[in-house]
Amino acid sequence: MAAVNRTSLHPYGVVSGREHTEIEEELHDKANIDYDRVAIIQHPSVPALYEDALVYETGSAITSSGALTAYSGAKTGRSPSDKRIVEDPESKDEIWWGPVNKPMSPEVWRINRERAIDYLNTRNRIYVIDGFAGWDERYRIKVRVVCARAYHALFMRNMLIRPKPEELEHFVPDYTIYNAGSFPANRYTTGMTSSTSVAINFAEKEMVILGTEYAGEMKKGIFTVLFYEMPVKHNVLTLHSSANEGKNGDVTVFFGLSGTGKTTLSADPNRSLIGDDEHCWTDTGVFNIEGGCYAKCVGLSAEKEPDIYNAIRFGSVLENVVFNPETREVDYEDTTLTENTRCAYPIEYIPNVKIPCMSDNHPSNLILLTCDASGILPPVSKLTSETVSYHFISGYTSKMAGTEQGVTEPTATFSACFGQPFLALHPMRYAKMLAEKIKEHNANAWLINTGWTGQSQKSGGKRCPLKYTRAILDAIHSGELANVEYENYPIFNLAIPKSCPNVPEQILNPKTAWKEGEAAYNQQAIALAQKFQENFKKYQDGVTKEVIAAGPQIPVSL
Ligand SMILES: Nc1ncnc2c1ncn2[C@@H]1O[C@H](COP(=O)(O)OP(=O)(O)O)[C@@H](O)[C@H]1O
Ligand SMILES: C=C(OP(=O)(O)O)C(=O)O
Repeated sequence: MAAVNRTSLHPYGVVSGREHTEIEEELHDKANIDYDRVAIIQHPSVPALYEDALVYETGSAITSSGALTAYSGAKTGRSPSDKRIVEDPESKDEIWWGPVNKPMSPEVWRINRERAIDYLNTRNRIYVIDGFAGWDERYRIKVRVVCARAYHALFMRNMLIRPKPEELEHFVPDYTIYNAGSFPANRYTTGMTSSTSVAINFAEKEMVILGTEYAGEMKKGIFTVLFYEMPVKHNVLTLHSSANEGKNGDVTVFFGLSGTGKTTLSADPNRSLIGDDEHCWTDTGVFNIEGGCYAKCVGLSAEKEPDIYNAIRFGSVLENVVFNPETREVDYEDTTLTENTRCAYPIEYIPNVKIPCMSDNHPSNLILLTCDASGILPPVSKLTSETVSYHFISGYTSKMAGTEQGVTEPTATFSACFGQPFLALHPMRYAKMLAEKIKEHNANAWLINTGWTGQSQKSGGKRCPLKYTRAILDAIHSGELANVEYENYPIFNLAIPKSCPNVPEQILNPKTAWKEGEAAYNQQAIALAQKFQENFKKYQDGVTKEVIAAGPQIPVSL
């Protein structure tokens, strides 16, 4: 069909009634996308996405290391209070309804979805990225992202597993994300408490984003889908964890809420990276869900974290960082736009990555990463099968500044399974599966405090130096730490090592390292123990008395 009305501004003119691609047909049929007016850019290359971001998106630039940097606008962290799950008869009785998963009616879903599509139809160009979630072909889901911003397209191109060219032909998605984040939700629609809406529909297998351009919503949305689909449909356990593998094939998984060190600690020159954030534990081993990493960049340096620093190059997407206007060098100390500065890069940008990102071995070490702002928890403790259940269910840690909207300083929280914002089912469902797997595969478990220790954050303490946390991990992996002498850490019922290679002995026990004297220590330790006990009340009916007894106990003498 010949084009008409060609001008120098619109050299391709108007082509009416042309044939459409499979993707165009699908978007037109399923979502009413106006395929004759909107240019649907399918599977764009990295340079093409750079060009579009630079031309059309204010705040974009190429940094001196070659990364694309983008600005996400007012929202620079997740918006948990605006997350909704659409009620449907099949998933209704499975979902853990409450503060994390708030219901949205199918009617409101349709209104929001229509609003997102109407917005996408006003654009001159929209992007389609197809990719897989899950490296294990038995369980992977096919994801399509339809979005208005080139930066979002490049982000998901990095974060999903990139299909081979032949796999992109006739790609029929299982789940589709419509990201219209530059356009607000209507605040007067029933159930909307702000102009942001992040909604997942398990029945329709779709996700709709309005009113937030923070790219992390997309990857964490798919994560919630897997927190639902994997246990419910396949009896596979979904984990908010990173994972790596030693030279002998031994696997370590690191659980932890955002900012606790999953990405940093799993990038280890002596071990191959399996993934930095989202995994599943199957009957044969573990697999990564993603094709990329999403690292926190605040304070990043080539000396402390060379692998991550060097991964920030052509093809990577930096988010909300500040750069020098002349040199385009990024200042990773600058938190003017947010504390939650980020970079998303394809996983193969980390030198010693394991491709495919999965292992046929079951984890031999489970690390529960907590970032304790109170300074009470020891840098490392060895857990029994009961203490690991207790701490996994409790999920005591801090929310780090910036990751969620409104959190401006480390804030103590109990985040069940160290990933409460992403859980679809009740935490006990995951906890039971984990306990069974630990028992079956005899995994060792450790609690590592990457946060403050020996003094609280509020009273001016410091986070445990990264080099010591790395030394602790080295000693776990070499087997040395399992063989040293242990002592009981009072109140908390934890076994702490008396020594650890390359770590000063005095920091291993926060009680003896405490800077403000024993009375102050006791007061704060008791306060924290009480918080644990209070939080655990809601889970105690679902666990054995041994698990309850594994938690903090306050001696009557105190
Ligand atoms: N002892 C420590 N262990 C791990 N990370 C630390 C430590 N001290 C400070 N950090 C910093 O904390 C942040 C951890 O972020 P990241 O690894 O991206 O967390 P996650 O992947 O769990 O969201 C990084 O900025 C890292 O430099
Ligand atoms: C991206 C997030 O976390 P993480 O650092 O665990 O990837 C998040 O919590 O939004």
